[in-house]
Amino acid sequence: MTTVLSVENLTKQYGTFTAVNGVSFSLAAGRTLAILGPNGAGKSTTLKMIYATTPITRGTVMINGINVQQQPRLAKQTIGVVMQDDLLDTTLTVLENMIAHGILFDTPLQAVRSRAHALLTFVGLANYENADTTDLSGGMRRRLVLARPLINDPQLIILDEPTTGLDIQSRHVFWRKLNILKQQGAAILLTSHYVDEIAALADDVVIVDHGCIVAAGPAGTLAQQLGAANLEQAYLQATHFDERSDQIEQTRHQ
Ligand SMILES: Nc1ncnc2c1ncn2[C@@H]1O[C@H](COP(=O)(O)OP(=O)(O)OP(=O)(O)O)[C@@H](O)[C@H]1O
Repeated sequence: MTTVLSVENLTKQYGTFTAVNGVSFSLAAGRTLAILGPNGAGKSTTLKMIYATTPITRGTVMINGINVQQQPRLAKQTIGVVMQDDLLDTTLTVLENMIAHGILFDTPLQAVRSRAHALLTFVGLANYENADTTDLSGGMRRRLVLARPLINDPQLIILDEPTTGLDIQSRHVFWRKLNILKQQGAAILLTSHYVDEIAALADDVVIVDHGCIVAAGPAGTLAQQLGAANLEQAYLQATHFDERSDQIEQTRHQ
């Protein structure tokens, strides 16, 4: 399997605070890797270093053999990113949002336009091409947010908590689309707080806490590997939930 993403010893410091501490993993084409961790564990910061929106303090990120620190623009040509906020341009229609994103990648306008039509059909928004984004429901906006970064046919799709706030139907539609993209050969890296989402999407899981990897392995066997009943229990165990809940209890009774 071709390695699309390789992360080695990735570290991020904000002043003296270490938000990400020596994280390493790799991701092959046609695979999905999920990063799981408590609030503030360093998941978003890890993603931001990978897609070159925050400087790397130490370590290396290679995307399709391109060093992200040395050639960020070139590396970004092959990435599609879905961030936590949807950041749609509300002054543009649905189709115009797609086209505006596509022309960032130096693709001829005609090609961008036809790809935009195809992608909007793929996410079930073909009938809304001329709608204002403000007229879409939350789930429809999220589907547009998923479609938009696919305009440059990325080999690596990065999603930061992609389904937060979506209804159950929309989440399932979203998962189905992502699994189709994976079958078509995309490598997918995501963060999520939902164990059912990890089960529906991920081949491999990396659990992080306080900026460090505390457990990693195949989604189907990680729990067994850690002696836990299921992935949720494995996660709670790996992030020392019992000690934390005791601390929370003590604070409440002070
Ligand atoms: N620009 C910044 N300056 C200083 N500290 C920051 C900055 N951005 C993030 N941090 C800190 O780095 C740590 C990791 O933050 P990050 O957003 O990566 O966590 P996360 O795992 O994505 O959390 P969540 O699940 O809440 O989204 C946190 O303690 C956060 O306060």
